[in-house]
Amino acid sequence: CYSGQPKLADMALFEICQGYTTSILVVLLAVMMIYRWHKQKYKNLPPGPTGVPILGCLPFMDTLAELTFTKWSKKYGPIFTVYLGQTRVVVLNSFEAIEEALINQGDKFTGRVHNFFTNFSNNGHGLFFIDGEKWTIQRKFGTRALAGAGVYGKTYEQRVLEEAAHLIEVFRSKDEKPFSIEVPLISAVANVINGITIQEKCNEEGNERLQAYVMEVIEGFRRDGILYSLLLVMPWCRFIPFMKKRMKVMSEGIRLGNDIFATAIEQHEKHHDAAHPRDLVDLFINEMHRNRRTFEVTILSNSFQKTQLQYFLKDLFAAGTETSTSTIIWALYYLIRHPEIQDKVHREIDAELGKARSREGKLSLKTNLPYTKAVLQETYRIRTATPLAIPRRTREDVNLMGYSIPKDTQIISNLWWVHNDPEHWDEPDVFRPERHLDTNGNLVMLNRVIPFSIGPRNCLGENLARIEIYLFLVSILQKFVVLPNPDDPNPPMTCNPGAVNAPSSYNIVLKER
Ligand code: HEM
Repeated sequence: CYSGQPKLADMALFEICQGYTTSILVVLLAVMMIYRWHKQKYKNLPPGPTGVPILGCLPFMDTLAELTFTKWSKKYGPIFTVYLGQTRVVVLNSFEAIEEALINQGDKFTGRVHNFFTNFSNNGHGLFFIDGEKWTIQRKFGTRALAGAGVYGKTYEQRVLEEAAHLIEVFRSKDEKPFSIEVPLISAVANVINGITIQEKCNEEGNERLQAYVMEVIEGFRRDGILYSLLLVMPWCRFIPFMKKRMKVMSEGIRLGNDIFATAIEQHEKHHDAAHPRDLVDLFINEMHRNRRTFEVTILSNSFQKTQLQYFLKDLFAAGTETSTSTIIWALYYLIRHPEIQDKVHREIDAELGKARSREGKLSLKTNLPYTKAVLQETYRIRTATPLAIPRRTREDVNLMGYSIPKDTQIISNLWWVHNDPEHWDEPDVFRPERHLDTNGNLVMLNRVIPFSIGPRNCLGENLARIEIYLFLVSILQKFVVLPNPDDPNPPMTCNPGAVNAPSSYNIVLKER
């Protein structure tokens, strides 16, 4: 009578299968739900080119990414999505898109990318790669500290003019022979920023380490600029043997910077006088002490730590040297290529300040040189120092010009195109300072010239950079005519690819006026 009963083994098999079927159904359902959620979430992303697996669109890019982005923008519009490696990036390729994101919805776009590379270079400290509350606190401190740059004994203007006077002597020592301006200029620029942060100069005796660091930062930008960009979107590249080697060199540079700034902080602590801050480090130490006295561990007290200061100094140094130096060199290259423009600048300076040695020291920020300022505005435009700014990250889901961009999307602003879009600039390739002057010859600060980016997370050092670049340039042109190397009469207009648009090396001649 038991012959019709299923066997025990069959029953076990049936139950196992039933169990599996249920699990498979649950997994399938979950996959479908995730797929639908994913599709829903990303369905309204801006359109963009399709790439290949793993590398995304990288194989189709020029070494100057701003050119490729501009090409794609013509097909997909002013906002488009592109996969660089597996990183989803939304590119903003018009002034309107950048303004809408970075100003009108500024707070939502103040995030920075966090990944292996940003940890490797900054370890969650400094200013470049932090965000959220820590960034708000540190940015506020930085703004106050740099605005106070004029109260550390000397005004900022005096500091720059002093450095410029020293630089002029270095240039005179070249005896009107061709030389590369890069090293003396970047040392002077580094001295200005280090003067307000740690009060040290790289050309002082005993400061060879600082001088070596200056060179390492420049070399690093030029040699590894493109590798930094790759690591930012494809962190796994670090496992490729060639990258491993480069990263070893990079980490030695980072260590050198950390050592230099750690020593400077130690020295400051020994001679610290809370009532008389000498520089940014002293102000930071005051904050450290103030917050320690509250005996409460808050985000505020946590934010003012020595390691944070070390990286803050490193970021200010990196941000403020290569960018300003490159801008001055580009201006000189353009003036060599356009002697008629240089002649106009000389005439304007002479009319205001007098020529060469006789009336040295009279230059100040109040000096009225609209044409010279227009030359600088035109340099900022035509040779955008950081063509793609520094990538941002959306801090929440965002609606931007009809598209939905999810939280944590990397955002790149193509500042270079804003400055070179022929719809807004007549013959954008032509160096024409007059664009920035009205009919009476007064300077007009056009809102489409945005080399320092815009919105709440724009360049922290914009004011200082503008002052420094202007005073250095006028100091040079007051004393010298800038001429090409007779053996190679055309300065190159090529640049090193990477985060900063740095001009290729070239020997110039400075002839005393
Ligand atoms: C020609 C000179 C310079 C140019 C063109 C320039 C441009 C920029 C740009 C485009 C950004 C990215 C802003 C963004 O995310 O939208 C930036 C960030 C920054 N710059 Fe500059 N910069 C220059 C000089 C300086 C100088 C002299 C300093 C320091 C005194 C400085 C300090 C910084 C810092 C600290 C940041 C990061 C700000 C943050 O993340 O909150 N920059 N700069």
